[in-house]
Amino acid sequence: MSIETRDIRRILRQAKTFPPDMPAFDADAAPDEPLGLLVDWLSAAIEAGVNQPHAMTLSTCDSTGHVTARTLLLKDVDDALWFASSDESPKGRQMAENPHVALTLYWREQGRQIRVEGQAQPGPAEVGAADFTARHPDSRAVAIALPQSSAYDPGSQEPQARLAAARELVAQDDDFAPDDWTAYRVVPTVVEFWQATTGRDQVRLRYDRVGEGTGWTSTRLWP
Ligand SMILES: Cc1cc2nc3c(=O)[nH]c(=O)nc-3n(C[C@H](O)[C@H](O)[C@H](O)COP(=O)(O)O)c2cc1C
Repeated sequence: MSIETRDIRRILRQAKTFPPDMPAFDADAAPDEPLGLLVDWLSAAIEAGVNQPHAMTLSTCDSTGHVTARTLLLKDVDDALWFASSDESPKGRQMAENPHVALTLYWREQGRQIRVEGQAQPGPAEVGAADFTARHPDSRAVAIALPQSSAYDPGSQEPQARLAAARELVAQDDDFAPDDWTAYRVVPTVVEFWQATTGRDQVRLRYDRVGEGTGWTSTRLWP
């Protein structure tokens, strides 16, 4: 190990922090609704050449209160944030039990975070199928053959046989999509923007949806 355990606390305190050239965020000039601003920040991260700018953390909670989080790719933004996964995966089962989720986008290069809360709902089957068939053939074969997050025995021949059959299926039918692959949409009820500054304070702006409608209120928060 390159770091002695006793040194970790000291080394973490000295770890490199945000760069000096972060974008400014004028919360007083922010728009009335958050999704346009979210797309602006996403676009800025893409234009700045951030790696995996569309990676986000999905946090889920099952009916017993057990919370898990993992990274996913943001696939689209309209009135909702979209991502895709298997509805038979642990996260898929958790969202079936409890659709309340949180999404977190973080661009360290720009000192920016966006937090989203809402309910995840399966989108139309054709959107899930289109997402699936746009994936690399090898990724498709793996998703067809091997149940996401299930344990595997490296000595077993069976997964290899299933994988070979799935590769054959994908090669023969470019439009094939398994029923479990699902495009989920999260219509936000809360969206919070967080911008670091060189002055070590942070600008925070939280939007809350008004009732079931399309209106929003916004609130500045202390760092
Ligand atoms: C950068 C990155 C992007 C990922 N994108 C996805 C994705 O779009 N869909 C997906 O199902 N898993 C994706 N994963 C894998 C998930 O993080 C996770 O390991 C997998 O979905 C199983 O999660 P679960 O066991 O909680 O269901 C990604 C992982 C990383 C690190």
